[in-house]
Formats: sequence, C-alpha cells, structure tokens
Amino acid sequence: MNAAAACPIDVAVGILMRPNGDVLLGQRPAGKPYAGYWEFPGGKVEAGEAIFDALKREFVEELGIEIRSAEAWCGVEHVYEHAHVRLHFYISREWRGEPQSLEGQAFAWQGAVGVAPLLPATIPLLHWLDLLRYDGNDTI
Ligand SMILES: Nc1nc2c([nH]c(=O)n2[C@H]2C[C@H](O)[C@@H](COP(=O)(O)OP(=O)(O)OP(=O)(O)O)O2)c(=O)[nH]1
Repeated sequence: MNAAAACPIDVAVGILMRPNGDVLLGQRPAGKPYAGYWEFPGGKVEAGEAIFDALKREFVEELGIEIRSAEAWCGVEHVYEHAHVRLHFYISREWRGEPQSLEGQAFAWQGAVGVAPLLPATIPLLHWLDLLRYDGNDTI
C-alpha cells in the first residue's frame, strides 16, 4: 500500500513561543526520514493516547521540557513518500525548563525563521505564524 492510501498518522507538534515571538525549531536527527530538515518539536501519537498527552511526552523525551499549557492552533494533512501524516499544531507560551538536546538534535530559537530546509508540510505554517506573531491576528 502506498503512503497516500495508508491510514493517516496523527502527529502532535508544539510551537514554543517566547514573549518576544521567537519560536523553537529542531533539526531532525540522523536515521529518521528527512534527517537534517528543520521542524517544530513533536512526534507521533501512540495508540490510545490523547494528542495533548503525546505533545507533553514528546517534549519531555526530546527536550526535557514540561509543557504547562498550550492552545490547539491548526491542523495540516500531508502525504509524504514515507507516510501520510495529520499534524496537530499547538502553541505554548508556558513551559518549564530550558531545551536540552536529548536526542542529539540541534535546535534554534528563531524570530524570522532562517533555518533551512524545513519539512515541506511545515513551510505554510511560517506565514500563518508571522501573521499571528507580528500582525496580532490569530485568525488565519
Ligand atoms: N515533529 C514534527 N513532525 C513533522 C513536522 N512537519 C511534518 O511534516 N512532520 C512529519 C514528519 C514525520 O513524518 C512526522 C513525525 O514523525 P517522527 O518520525 O518525527 O515522530 P517520532 O518522533 O514519534 O519518531 P519515532 O519515535 O517513530 O522515531 O510528522 C513538524 O513541524 N514537526
């Protein structure tokens, strides 16, 4: 079965946003599809797991960060050659801890996002994020 025909995989993705609007991106480690590409941290939702619980788990596992609260923001569906994913983006302005590279990944706080390449499904988000961060408009 090809990825387009496969059942979509739910992925929880978190955008940590500092008071000045900077957001945290991470670089996918070696061994994963699209290694070296930049993304917002997160990962696959496990069977029976709530999406927000998956988000919190992934942030602890990848970055040693405890998300205290987050708002569901938008959803994006994308068919890659390796998987059909349904991405659930959250924005968090309240967390505990400083990001640590627990999976050996690079990460970077960014205002205008300058890291590249980005995962294809994440690219449209940057425009919507700029509207939210810099135009005070949270409807997209
Ligand atoms: N975390 C994250 N994943 C994204 C983004 N954009 C995007 O297309 N994806 C895709 C890439 C992957 O196909 C999928 C995430 O799966 P993953 O393999 O990184 O998840 P995981 O950390 O649970 O990995 P693993 O345990 O299976 O190794 O979502 C994004 O901005 N952040």
